[in-house]
Amino acid sequence: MIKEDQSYYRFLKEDWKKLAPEAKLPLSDQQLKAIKALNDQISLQDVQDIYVPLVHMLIKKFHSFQDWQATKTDFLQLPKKRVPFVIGISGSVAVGKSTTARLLQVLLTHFFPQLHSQLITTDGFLYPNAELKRRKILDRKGFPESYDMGSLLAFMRAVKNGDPQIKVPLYSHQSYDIVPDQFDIVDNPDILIVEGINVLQLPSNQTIYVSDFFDWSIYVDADPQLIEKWFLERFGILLDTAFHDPNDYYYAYAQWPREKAFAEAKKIWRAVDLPNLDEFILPTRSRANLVLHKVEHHEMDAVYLRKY
Ligand SMILES: Nc1ncnc2c1ncn2[C@@H]1O[C@H](COP(=O)(O)OP(=O)(O)O)[C@@H](O)[C@H]1O
Ligand SMILES: CC(C)(COP(=O)(O)O)[C@@H](O)C(=O)NCCC(=O)O
Repeated sequence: MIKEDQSYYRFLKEDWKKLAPEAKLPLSDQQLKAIKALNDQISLQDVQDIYVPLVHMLIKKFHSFQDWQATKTDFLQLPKKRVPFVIGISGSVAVGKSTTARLLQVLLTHFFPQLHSQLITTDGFLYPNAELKRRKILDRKGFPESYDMGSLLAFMRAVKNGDPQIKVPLYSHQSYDIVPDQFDIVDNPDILIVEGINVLQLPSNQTIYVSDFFDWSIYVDADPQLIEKWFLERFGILLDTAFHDPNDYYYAYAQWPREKAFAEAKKIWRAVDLPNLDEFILPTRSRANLVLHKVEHHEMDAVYLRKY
């Protein structure tokens, strides 16, 4: 049953999955393969029950955005210009933002192949480690002051100005740093997904929110104890990947006894990422248009739609 309070409609999975009857057709083998290639742990039942209706709702919002763009340029006699529809995705470190973002992009491409969508993560706007060290905030990576928010806002402005070929710096979890001289290029797509822990925050020394540029926003939510478990699972994957590569940041940890490495990761979660969640990320949840709530094994149990 759909429940509501002053601020939200709550859809349990059985309510949400009944939406978008036009999306009832099962996903094709090719679509399933693309999703499994993304992450073979993703629940395909959730893809069908949660993400497929979500993508169809987002496309309705996209069409109303396009209608408004056309009405606006017509009424104001402005030159016609394509401007991307921007979706922001926020939530804790390791809650599954980038997996959700990539899944949405795969589904958007499959259901609406004529639309060009792109995806960026705000990790690229972290200061490089050398700069974090210079500012004596290397242990504050992920906190508001560790991002070059001026550059992120300049990027968002360029996106909404319809600029072509905008450069986005890249961050690598493997090197634990910004990748020097490498960029993604955002080229005025129909839809841009912007994913990051900070996308609903008010930058400390700026007057606008990154989310002022969003046409829709999503917060991925879960119990912090579960997120800690997912953080440690991802740490395990990073260790396995690093094992044979001395250039990998996690190589040193990979040489340690497994238990010691995991104890260290737990310390990092408790000293850095959990306080960041409590102090700076969770308080932004109420700013999202939609909250996806996850339980064990990343399964979704409820979707909250904000009323305003
Ligand atoms: N829907 C999902 N099903 C299974 N595993 C997932 C899902 N979403 C995320 N994960 C796993 O959880 C960990 C964190 O996910 P990730 O997308 O990297 O999070 P974030 O971008 O929020 O830091 C990764 O190991 C990822 O593979
Ligand atoms: C780069 C990040 C701030 C962003 O995390 P993401 O949302 O990409 O998981 C985070 O992964 C991070 O490095 N935090 C600092 C402490 C740590 O090593 O986890």
